Amino acid sequence: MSVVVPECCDDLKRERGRCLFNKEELTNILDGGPKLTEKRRRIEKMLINTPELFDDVSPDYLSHEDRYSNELRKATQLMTTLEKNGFTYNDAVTTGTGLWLLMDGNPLSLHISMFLDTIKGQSNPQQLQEWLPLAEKFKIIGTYAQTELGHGTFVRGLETTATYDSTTKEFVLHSPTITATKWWPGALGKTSNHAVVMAQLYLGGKCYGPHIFMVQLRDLETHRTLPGIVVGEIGPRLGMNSNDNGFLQFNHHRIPLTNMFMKHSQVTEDGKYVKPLHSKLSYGTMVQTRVGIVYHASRELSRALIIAIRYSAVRHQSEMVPGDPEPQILDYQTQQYKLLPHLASFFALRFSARALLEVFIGTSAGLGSGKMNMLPELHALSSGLKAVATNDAVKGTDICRLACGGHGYLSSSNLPRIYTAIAAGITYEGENTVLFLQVARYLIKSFRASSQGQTLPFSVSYLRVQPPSSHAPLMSDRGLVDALGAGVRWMVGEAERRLQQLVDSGHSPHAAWNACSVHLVQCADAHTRYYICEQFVDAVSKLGETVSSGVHEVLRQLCRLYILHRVIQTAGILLRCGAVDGKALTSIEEEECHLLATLRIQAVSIVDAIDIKDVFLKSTLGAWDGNVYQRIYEEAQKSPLNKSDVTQGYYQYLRPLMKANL
Ligand SMILES: CCCCCCCCCC/C=C\CCCCCCCC(=O)SCCNC(=O)CCNC(=O)[C@H](O)C(C)(C)COP(=O)(O)OP(=O)(O)OC[C@H]1O[C@@H](n2cnc3c(N)ncnc32)[C@H](O)[C@@H]1OP(=O)(O)O
Ligand SMILES: Cc1cc2nc3c(=O)[nH]c(=O)nc-3n(C[C@H](O)[C@H](O)[C@H](O)COP(=O)(O)OP(=O)(O)OC[C@H]3O[C@@H](n4cnc5c(N)ncnc54)[C@H](O)[C@@H]3O)c2cc1C
Repeated sequence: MSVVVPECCDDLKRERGRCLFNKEELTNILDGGPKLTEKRRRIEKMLINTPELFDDVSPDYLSHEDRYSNELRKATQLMTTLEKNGFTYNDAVTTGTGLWLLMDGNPLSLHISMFLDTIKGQSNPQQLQEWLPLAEKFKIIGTYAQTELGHGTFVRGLETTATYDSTTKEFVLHSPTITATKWWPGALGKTSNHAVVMAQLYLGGKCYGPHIFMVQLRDLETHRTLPGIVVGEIGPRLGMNSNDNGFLQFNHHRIPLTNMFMKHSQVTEDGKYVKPLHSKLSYGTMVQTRVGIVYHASRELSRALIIAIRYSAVRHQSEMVPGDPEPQILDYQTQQYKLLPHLASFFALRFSARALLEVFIGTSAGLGSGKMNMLPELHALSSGLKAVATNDAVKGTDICRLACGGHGYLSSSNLPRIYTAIAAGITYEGENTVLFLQVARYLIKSFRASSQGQTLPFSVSYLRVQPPSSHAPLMSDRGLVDALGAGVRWMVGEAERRLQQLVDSGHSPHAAWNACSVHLVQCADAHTRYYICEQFVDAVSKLGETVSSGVHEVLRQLCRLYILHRVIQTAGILLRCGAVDGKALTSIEEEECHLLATLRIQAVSIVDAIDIKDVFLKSTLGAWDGNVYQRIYEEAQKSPLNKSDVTQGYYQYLRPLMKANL
């Protein structure tokens, strides 16, 4: 399939004619540099020239089974195409291209993410040598099986047991109850022949908590389920129905001692336990995936924004001035208010994802040399950013759908599929409220440590009492970010005060925690957003020295919009703690409206610079040429109901009804 860039419609031509910045330069910034843009485009070109990767028929028109088979066909084709052309699966993930082709629930996604990551991050050298080549070459195919019917969040409450039998040097895996059934893992139902399984380790009758085990589920020749294992698919879900999310039960199923992942903790042949350096090291794959999800959420949000902003420039509706031609809906301030703060969020999330990745890489390097001290901060940052990124991507994507009116509800807009795929991100890999409560724990601990004079890690250092010096002017970017920081400090201080008050009045610390948890979640959300603002301001100010003035100006405007919007959202807190007053808020609101109008002028060019091709957008509303109505019409013709003028349903039901004497 070769891509011919079509002439665009007059509206989009005019929009693009107003661009005052170098689009390619902005594209490079978003990709992480010109080399990465070039690499992404090479991958895209290769994929575009592989017609088997594209659907002839929309998955919406396929049966449940055909939908799965079709996605599996494309997933395997994708892997072989990448391999043959010298790219890794990771290349397709990090550029987003692979995801965009397969985001109806790619049945190999768990294999190339959490299964491979667990092998890499949790194996001892022998295990790595044995399993990694097999998994990388798809000789074994696996998933990450942790969640059970009864427990997803509370990992310590999992019921699957792995009991060591020193006489045979084996673990016996067992699901003692219905609620112990593994439930949800992607690709578990029919695709995987292996799984990394989280189970409670029992040695000599004592439970040592959740540990990870490599378990073969199916025969490698026949693909039949092995004895002692029951496995199947869990049925239709809100979205991503081309995946085979599965269930799994063990009936006293035996695996060798060497199948416990032993990088961090070990069991000796005679059944002795060797503790890890940190009790949560076995949760490493989850942390790594949360980092990936921040990128993933920002990418999905960007697809929705490209669709909605291009459509808003093509769609004309109503009269702004009686008798005048119908304006582009993007000219309505309310439409700008719906879309442009989310455009700013996309940039904010992209820069924060990059900062988080650096923390992850630094912490991982530290762990390699036995340094555990950065782990709590990484856990808090990755939890908070995963939660904010997915919450905002879901909200933003739905706003994009709403901003497209009725046509946004069409499957062919692709907005429903983007929405249902990213909506799962709020729940999977740590439900967001639960993750925010983890962040809150870290905030309260840090706040208390600071009160005792201890030095705080970088991401929470602003929680210590701010010296009344070196304040930037309030209305500058820095000044407003400082005000947001003061707001979070006040909120955390208030949470700590309420917790203490409850404990002093006789509540247990746990009861006090629950009684304050709404406020604690708000603290965690506000802290994470403060961190995002900081990263955005830092990134834009660093780029200022290296980029052209046009690009810098656009980034500065987006950053400003993000901060102003955040200040307005937090107005109640900021007023209560005295960080801003009513007068400042009024001028911030006015500035936001002014900025919306400024950014509107180049909005189409900004989303063009995100550089996602039509074949990856898959949207009748968002295509480069803006030929919206023709595309919608042509897509409707593909409905199977349009194959004949009169359907079977007419003869079977409608006609008898019309003929009946009612
Ligand atoms: C080319 C084709 C495309 C391919 C696509 C690939 C895509 C890759 C990119 C990704 C994009 C999208 C697709 C992703 C697909 C993902 C599918 C989803 C998979 C899953 O959902 S897997 C299951 C995930 N499950 C969870 O996340 C469970 C959540 N629960 C927990 O993590 C924990 O139980 C907990 C809630 C954190 C609580 O833990 P626990 O009860 O054990 O601990 P305590 O509360 O008692 O806390 C003790 C102490 O430890 C701290 N702590 C907890 N966790 C960690 C940690 N991970 N690291 C460090 N410290 C931790 C906790 O804070 C406490 O500290 P304190 O005592 O306060 O000091
Ligand atoms: C599409 C999809 C794919 C998935 N893929 C996988 C996979 O590949 N592998 C895998 O192992 N799992 C997978 N999961 C499971 C997922 O990780 C869990 O659903 C998730 O961790 C949430 O757990 P839960 O379902 O038990 O929700 P629950 O914990 O039961 O949450 C229900 C409600 O209770 C609240 N709640 C729970 N605990 C607390 C608390 N301590 N404090 C306050 N509120 C609380 C939550 O906030 C939420 O509102 C997947 C899930 C989905 C939807």
